[in-house]
Amino acid sequence: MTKIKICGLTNPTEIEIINQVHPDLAGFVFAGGRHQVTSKQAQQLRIQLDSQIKAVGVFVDTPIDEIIQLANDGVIQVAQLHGDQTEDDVQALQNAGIPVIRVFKPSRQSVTTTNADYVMVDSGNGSGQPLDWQSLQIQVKQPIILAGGLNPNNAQRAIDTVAPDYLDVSSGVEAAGKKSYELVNKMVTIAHSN
Ligand SMILES: O=C(O)c1ccccc1NCC(=O)[C@H](O)[C@H](O)COP(=O)(O)O
Repeated sequence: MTKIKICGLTNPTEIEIINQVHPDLAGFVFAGGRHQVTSKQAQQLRIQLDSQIKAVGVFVDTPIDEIIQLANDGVIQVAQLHGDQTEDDVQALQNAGIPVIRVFKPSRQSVTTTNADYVMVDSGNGSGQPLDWQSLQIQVKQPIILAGGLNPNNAQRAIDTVAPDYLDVSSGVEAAGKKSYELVNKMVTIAHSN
């Protein structure tokens, strides 16, 4: 089974969709942009989110102490480092008991050795643009998360081409800028049937 993370959740209606469809991970974006949530908003959404679904905090160069605080407060269970954080940052989070997703953007950087718990390849920061899946060369020991421009129309091809452990999707399951039950359900069904 391919697991799946639905990212960029911003409101209670979207959490209700997640609780019904049950992806493996749910993402709250703390970085700037249209998906950004405050710590307080994320705390409320985490309370509403099914306790079996881990919440991933998405960060771009956020101070490590702030990430640890969010984990200690139970707002997030996993940290996704989408900026220029270092392996020292990865280690500091792991020392605090927080699993880490380290993000690489293969169009502008190579996937280097990391001690993170997961390796994500993405085209940008919620860009909605797919990577060139055919040219991806990822040889890592960690589970691989494929992100960038995925949607129900291309998910099967992405799985067949890259064989990732997880898909990560945000804008591709939205209609008019909000998560759509129909699209989230289609996406999770495709992932979980592979
Ligand atoms: O989604 C954002 O607004 C965002 C902002 C800053 C850093 C990362 C961000 N998103 C990261 C994600 O995990 C997205 O799910 C991932 O990039 C895929 O997005 P999409 O291409 O829209 O499916």
